[in-house]
Amino acid sequence: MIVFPNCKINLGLNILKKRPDGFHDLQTVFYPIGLQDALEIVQNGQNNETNFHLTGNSIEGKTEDNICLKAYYLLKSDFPDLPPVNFHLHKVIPTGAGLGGGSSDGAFTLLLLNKKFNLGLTEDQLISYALTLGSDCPFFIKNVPSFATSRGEVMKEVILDLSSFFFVIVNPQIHINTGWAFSKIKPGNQPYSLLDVINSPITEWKNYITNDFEWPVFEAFPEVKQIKELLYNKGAVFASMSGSGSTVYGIFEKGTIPSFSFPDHYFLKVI
Ligand SMILES: C[C@@](CO)(OP(=O)(O)O)[C@H](O)COP(=O)(O)OP(=O)(O)OC[C@H]1O[C@@H](n2ccc(N)nc2=O)[C@H](O)[C@@H]1O
Ligand SMILES: Nc1ncnc2c1ncn2[C@@H]1O[C@H](COP(=O)(O)OP(=O)(O)O)[C@@H](O)[C@H]1O
Repeated sequence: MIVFPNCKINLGLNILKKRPDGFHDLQTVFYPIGLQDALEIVQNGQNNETNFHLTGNSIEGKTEDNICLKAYYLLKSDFPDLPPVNFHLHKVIPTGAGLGGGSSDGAFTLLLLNKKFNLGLTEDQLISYALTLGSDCPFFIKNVPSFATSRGEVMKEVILDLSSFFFVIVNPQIHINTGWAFSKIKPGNQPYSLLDVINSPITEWKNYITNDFEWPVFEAFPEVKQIKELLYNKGAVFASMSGSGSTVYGIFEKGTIPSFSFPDHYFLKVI
């Protein structure tokens, strides 16, 4: 069985409060984007081993720490009869990029195993499993535009159709550690509700919607700031860093996509 885990962008991201458990309460709107990995899981009929094979982009860290394997063993601890499987992940989504690519792989593993082996888990149960894998993971269980609070797992679907726009996704291949990015933030209340602003015309968004991670990341890596400025100079109706960075996206009216000449090592996707 093969699935195609997609990524997300954050339309606004505000860090509201540090919690006693060390995580932060936030508000954001997650929007799914069709830039995808490919993930295949087949039952291992040869022996009793679960194996992981990676192609495409490399992923830092040990294979056993891959979120797909973590998701498998998480379910295996509650479903001991889960058979051994062979994973093949073809990695396309830039990692450590604020696009939630790892989180998506983890969530899709849960969904796929639930379906393939008829585990009978409900959507709410899958969301709870996903939250133990990472704060971004629960979103990918429903995978619809969502206003999210708490760590990102309390979600309310928003009706937001951006299909008449192009997204320009730019990653300068700077890996941002999410924990480091949170440590740079001074949490505080926002003067607006993101849920209200997201329902206003997209041309208004640049006046209100902010990502709190932009200041520390722009300060440490000025070239990320330059990407955002360039996207606005090229005519984006809205541009922002996604998550804790370093990916920056621009939203353009269809028919107005300009040409870009980023350095060769940049990842660039128009979608
Ligand atoms: C910032 C966001 C916004 O969508 O996305 P990314 O930039 O990572 O894509 C997410 O909140 C990231 O979610 P995720 O990447 O799953 O983070 P986790 O693995 O749960 O946590 C990594 C570290 O970030 C910090 N963390 C994360 C989430 C949160 N609400 N509060 C935190 O303080 C903690 O220090 C934690 O140890
Ligand atoms: N399948 C996976 N894909 C990407 N990263 C993974 C995966 N499994 C574990 N990781 C680890 O998670 C880290 C961050 O994941 P990713 O979701 O790409 O970043 P971000 O949270 O910034 O969107 C990576 O640096 C990597 O060490």
